[in-house]
Amino acid sequence: MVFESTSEPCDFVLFGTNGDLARRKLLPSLYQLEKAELIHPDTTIIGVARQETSVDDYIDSVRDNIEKFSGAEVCEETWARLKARLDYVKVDMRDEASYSAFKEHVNPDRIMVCYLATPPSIYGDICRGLNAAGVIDPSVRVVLEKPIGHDLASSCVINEQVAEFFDEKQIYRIDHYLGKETVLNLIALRFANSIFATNWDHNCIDHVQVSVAESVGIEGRWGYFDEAGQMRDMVQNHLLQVLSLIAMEPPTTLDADSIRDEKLKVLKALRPINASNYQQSTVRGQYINGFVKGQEVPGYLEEPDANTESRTETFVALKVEIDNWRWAGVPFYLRTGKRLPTKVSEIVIYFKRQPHNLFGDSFANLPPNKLVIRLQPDEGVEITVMNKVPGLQSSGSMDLQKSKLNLSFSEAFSDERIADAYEKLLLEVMRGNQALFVRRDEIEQAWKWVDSILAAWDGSNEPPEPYQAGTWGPVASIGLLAREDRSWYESRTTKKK
Ligand SMILES: NC(=O)C1=CN([C@@H]2O[C@H](COP(=O)(O)OP(=O)(O)OC[C@H]3O[C@@H](n4cnc5c(N)ncnc54)[C@H](OP(=O)(O)O)[C@@H]3O)[C@@H](O)[C@H]2O)C=CC1
Ligand SMILES: O=C1O[C@H](COP(=O)(O)O)[C@@H](O)[C@H](O)[C@H]1O
Repeated sequence: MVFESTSEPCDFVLFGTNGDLARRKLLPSLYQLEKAELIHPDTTIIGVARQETSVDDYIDSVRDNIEKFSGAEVCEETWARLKARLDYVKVDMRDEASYSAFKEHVNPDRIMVCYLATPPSIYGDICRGLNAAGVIDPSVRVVLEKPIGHDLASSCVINEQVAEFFDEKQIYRIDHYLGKETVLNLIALRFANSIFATNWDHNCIDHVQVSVAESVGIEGRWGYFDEAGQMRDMVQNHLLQVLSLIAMEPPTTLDADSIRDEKLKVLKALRPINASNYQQSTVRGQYINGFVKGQEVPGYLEEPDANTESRTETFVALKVEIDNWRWAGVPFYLRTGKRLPTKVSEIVIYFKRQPHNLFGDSFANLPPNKLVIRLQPDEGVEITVMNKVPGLQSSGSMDLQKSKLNLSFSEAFSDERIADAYEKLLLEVMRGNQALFVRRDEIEQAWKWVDSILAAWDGSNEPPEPYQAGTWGPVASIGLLAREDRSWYESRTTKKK
């Protein structure tokens, strides 16, 4: 991957620096950017939290986190450079008065990037605190973590609180899927290759599948997850962003608003799912105990801190239709869940069958071509094609075989390390490029569509369907496709060798 270093120095302020996200993802990503010499030499990194800690103790804790979460031995040269940038300031983020100390740590002549790795419920407090300290000007950038709200109404409230102090051009809403190499590659694949660009519509495509499977459960996050559920945690953001990139019209340029305008049009064209049609178009499940990769795991209602009455969904499958010219009659099937057999995210584009069969009875049902885009793991792109088996068959006939054209990123780009999504996104914020961040109208449109499904589910009073941990979700998820004579793609990561 080719990265340019940031051209201007900044004060990078990490609110919530002792939290899970900061420790597991953000600090290790800053370390990787440092290692790659991509951070401007004069940039400072300021951790903000409410603990009384000396800068030296903070620095030690950052090193511990990097050692624990970056998966390799710390390079001392890199660490020495990163360490020299680090600073810490104690702020009670709900208390405006405590921001006066903060002001002393930032340089008014530099761009300030404020990364809010805190609960969204305090985004408004942080903005007010920064304002009270007099540090907001048009050069300040603010990075917001997901989920922005719980529904459309609460999302609008949070967006308004931030908009009181920051223009949309200053706001970077994270959806970490947009920083994944393979998600970014969707734009290249679609618009740099005429073979796909010209075959990407209802004339050529039968249907599309997007699967984002996780083998983990809720990882001790019951409090957060039970309020959210898989629909709010994964579909409202990551899956709808991926869907928008697959379905959007070509943007005029690669600039932020060209891409975001096109994604928004897709979100606006999603056919509503509501009380009248949710039974045909949605499946929701909740895992019960089972085995994942041979390990016995508890059911969702047996997780630590569980409310045993919870009806929160841990699995969602949807049939989504896009009401526009390009996609008329092409269903997009989405599924995502916790405690599935393996961690794998894939997009599968099923092309239409050939209109006429030249190959006789033994190939009466010529299989359609498939384009499989492996988002993670084993990142790559694969196309299945029919091929002649070499040989001297009798004249007038041909033996065919399904074969694969496979591009594996780890083989094709063996010299390149695939960066974590957060590395890319942190760098883009420092560069001031909003293209990989979600605009307010996209978030709100996505909530509008999702709210309607959630309301239909709530109104039905039906519980989610149980599925055994370690399986691909409730049987009804198979039925969602089977009734249209289709089936879910069986990922090669789970196929028996
Ligand atoms: N963790 C993850 O994998 C992901 C997280 N996110 C999002 O990132 C954000 C942070 O999540 P996560 O790190 O898990 O949450 P945590 O609860 O682990 O961290 C939040 C941090 O904010 C601090 N904080 C909260 N209130 C205050 C306050 N009044 N004053 C000062 N500090 C305060 C907490 O401080 P203290 O330690 O003192 O309580 C804590 O360090 C959330 O919006 C979450 O939804 C998004 C995707 C994935
Ligand atoms: O945002 C979230 O994403 C993770 C899955 O991310 P991935 O990069 O590992 O695919 C999910 O586990 C978590 O619940 C959700 O909040």
